Amino acid sequence: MLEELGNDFYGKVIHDYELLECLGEGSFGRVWKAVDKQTGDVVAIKELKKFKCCSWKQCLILREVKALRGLDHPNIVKLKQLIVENNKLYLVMEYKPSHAIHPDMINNQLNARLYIFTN
Ligand SMILES: Nc1ncnc2c1ncn2[C@@H]1O[C@H](COP(=O)(O)OP(=O)(O)OP(=O)(O)O)[C@@H](O)[C@H]1O
Repeated sequence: MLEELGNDFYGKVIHDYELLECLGEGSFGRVWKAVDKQTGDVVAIKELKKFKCCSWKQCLILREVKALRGLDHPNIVKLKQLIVENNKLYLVMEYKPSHAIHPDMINNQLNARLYIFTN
């Protein structure tokens, strides 16, 4: 659904979340800043592209999803909710503004990832 929206996503609602802005795009799909209309909480929602060979059941066991679901650490964004809507999978995550990200993560992503997983 969102793929077709281009910049025309303002005010669109996924489940109970209203989209505010597009934060970026990674290998798995776009990430949106959104607000929970019930609580006012700001979140980041990642819309996962559907892989041709992959059902949503298979997506739920993707390494990223499995890892995030099991993690509870102050330095790692929390996965708050999984939503399947309009035949798409959305990961609702804690929103972390870019200024909250350590500069090493921007300058050297590989080292940052190693740092997270070794400390
Ligand atoms: N929880 C979040 N809070 C705030 N911004 C986020 C959050 N998650 C992702 N973003 C933003 O969305 C962009 C895309 O994130 P995403 O996780 O999809 O890809 P990536 O990690 O940058 O790249 P890749 O998936 O290729 O490794 C990030 O660069 C970041 O700017």
